[in-house]
This record gives sequence, structure tokens and C-alpha cells, in this order.
Amino acid sequence: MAHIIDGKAFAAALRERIGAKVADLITRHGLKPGLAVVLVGEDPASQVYVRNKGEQTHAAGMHSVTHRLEASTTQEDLLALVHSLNADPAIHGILVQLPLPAHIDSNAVLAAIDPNKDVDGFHVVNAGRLAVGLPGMVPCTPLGCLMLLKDHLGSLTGKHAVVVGRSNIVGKPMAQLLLQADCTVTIAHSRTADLPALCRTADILVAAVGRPEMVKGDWVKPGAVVIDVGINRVPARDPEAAAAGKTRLVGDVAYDEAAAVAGAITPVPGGVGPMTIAVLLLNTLTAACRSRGLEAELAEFA
Ligand SMILES: Nc1nc2c(c(=O)[nH]1)N[C@@H](CN(C=O)c1ccc(C(=O)N[C@@H](CCC(=O)O)C(=O)O)cc1)CN2
Ligand SMILES: [Mg+2]
Repeated sequence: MAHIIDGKAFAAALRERIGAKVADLITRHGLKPGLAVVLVGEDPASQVYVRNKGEQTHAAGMHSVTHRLEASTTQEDLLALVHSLNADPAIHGILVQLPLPAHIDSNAVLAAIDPNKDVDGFHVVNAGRLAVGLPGMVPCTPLGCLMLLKDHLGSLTGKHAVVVGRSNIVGKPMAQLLLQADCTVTIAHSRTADLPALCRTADILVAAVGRPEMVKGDWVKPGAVVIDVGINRVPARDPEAAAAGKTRLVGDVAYDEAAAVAGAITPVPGGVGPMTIAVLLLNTLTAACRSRGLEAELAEFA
């Protein structure tokens, strides 16, 4: 059976270290990192994520502000809020929770965030910085995956990494990070020819497609490391519970099958998911330190 990569424990330890660093920055530099999270509408999952972001930011000793806006908020009003947060010196990180309501152009909103405060790393300037290897803000979920991989494997040099999924927020930045870590990288997607055979060539298999349990056990090379980025809510196993509307979370990987073949695997829940918010805190710390020329303070997190 595969080693289970415990993202929940890793994320908790990372948040602990970030909290200690924040206390130290406040004492020595009078610098309190600040994060503003903006939620538009009442999507139930987004509400949970935004609440968790606020609580974890606060627990790390940071300044935390949450803006909850009605679903009918205009793009103009949302942009005005982003501009005011850009200009606020107490705010080092700005995050607009996705998805936004359909009447708002997400790209226009993301483009309005000051790239140096873009702790999601979604601004095109940060995508460009990542692509050319300049320091910038790196998207939280893929950076969290990379941290788990390095913790488990040490060096990634020469490994063949297959990333299934080509989204701007996970697949593409994940591929860039793996390339920088000296992997040989293949980006695959729903139109890739013979996807199972390609996946079987992967030493590192990252599944980020948003399709429940799509990656089967016989897609996995024996001993490979499987990183499951998917978070899909499906009906409960028990038919009665399912009929009553009960659900369970599954990833993009058929876990039991894959765990019987892989060398290591991230579970869902408790794998990649918790890393997303821990890295958000790290990105906020990073943005705060850079705003004061205190990059040296970040050495222990490199
Ligand atoms: N602006 C952003 N929007 C969204 C992002 C993002 O990074 N930035 N990512 C996702 C949602 N997300 C954070 O926002 C997120 C998703 C999942 C988890 C997590 O801890 N998952 C748990 C399970 C939680 C559950 O029980 O439902 C796990 O996998 O163990 C944290 C954050 C979309 N939007
Ligand atoms: Mg839209």
C-alpha cells in the first residue's frame, strides 16, 4: 500500500511556523502582515473557505479583513473595493474568492489587483513572472503540491511529471513549478490521446481535472507519487443516505485502486486542500516582507 501524504499535518506545521515568524516580525520590525478576502454572493462552499481563511489568518497573528458583498454587487463596485485595498498600507494581500457571479468578468477583477498584493498569484503579471523564473506570487494550490512533493521525495530532478489539467489556477502553474524543479513535464487534458497510457509513464502524477475519480488504479505506474488536487462532492455510498441528500468528498483519483499501486498518494480530504490556505498565509507573509525590503526574513521558508 502507498504511503499516505498527510497534507493536513504538513499544513498545520507550516501555519505554526508562519505564526512564529509573524510574532517575530511584529516585535522586531513593527510589521503585521494583513490579508483582505473578498466574497461576492452566497455560494455555500465559498462561504466555508472564506471563513476558514479569516480564522486561520487571525490564528497566525495577522491582520485579517473579510468583505462580504451581495451577489448583485456590480463589477464597478467590486473594482472600487479592489482599488481601495490596493491603496491600503495595512493590507499586504488581497484575495477575491472564486467563482464570482456570472455578471462579473473575473479576469477584469483579477487584473485590477496590485500584482504585489496578489496572494492568489492569478494576475497575468505573476503568471508571467512564474513563466520566466522571476520572483512573484505563486498560486497557492500548486505551490502547496510542490511543497508536499519535495517533502516526500527530496530532489525532483529528472522525474517525469504528468499534470492532468490545464487550468490557469492549477494545471499551468503546477507544470511551471515542476519544470523549475528540474522535472520533465507533460501537460495532459481531456483531449490527450491515450491518457491512461501517458499517465502510466509518470513518476509524479498530478490530477487536477475536476472529474470525480477519473484517474484509475491501472493509470498509475507502480511506485509513482500521486497528487490529487480534485475536490468533488458526490452522493453518499449508502443509497438511503444518498436519497436523503447526503454527500461525500472524492478527488479526481480513484483512491483505493490508486493507493494499491502508487508509492505515495494524497488523500481527499486531508491532502492538497489544507495546503491551499496554509500557502495563502505564506504568500501574505511574503508580500508583507517584500513591501518592506525584508526578503531575508523568508529564507527559512524557501
Ligand atoms: N480566489 C480563490 N478562489 C478559489 C481557490 C483559491 O485558491 N483562490 N481555491 C478553491 C477553494 N479553496 C480556497 O479558496 C479551498 C478548497 C479546499 C480547501 C480544503 O481545505 N479542502 C479540504 C476539504 C474541505 C471540505 O470538507 O469541503 C480538503 O481537501 O481536505 C481549502 C481551500 C476555489 N476557489
Ligand atoms: Mg464570469
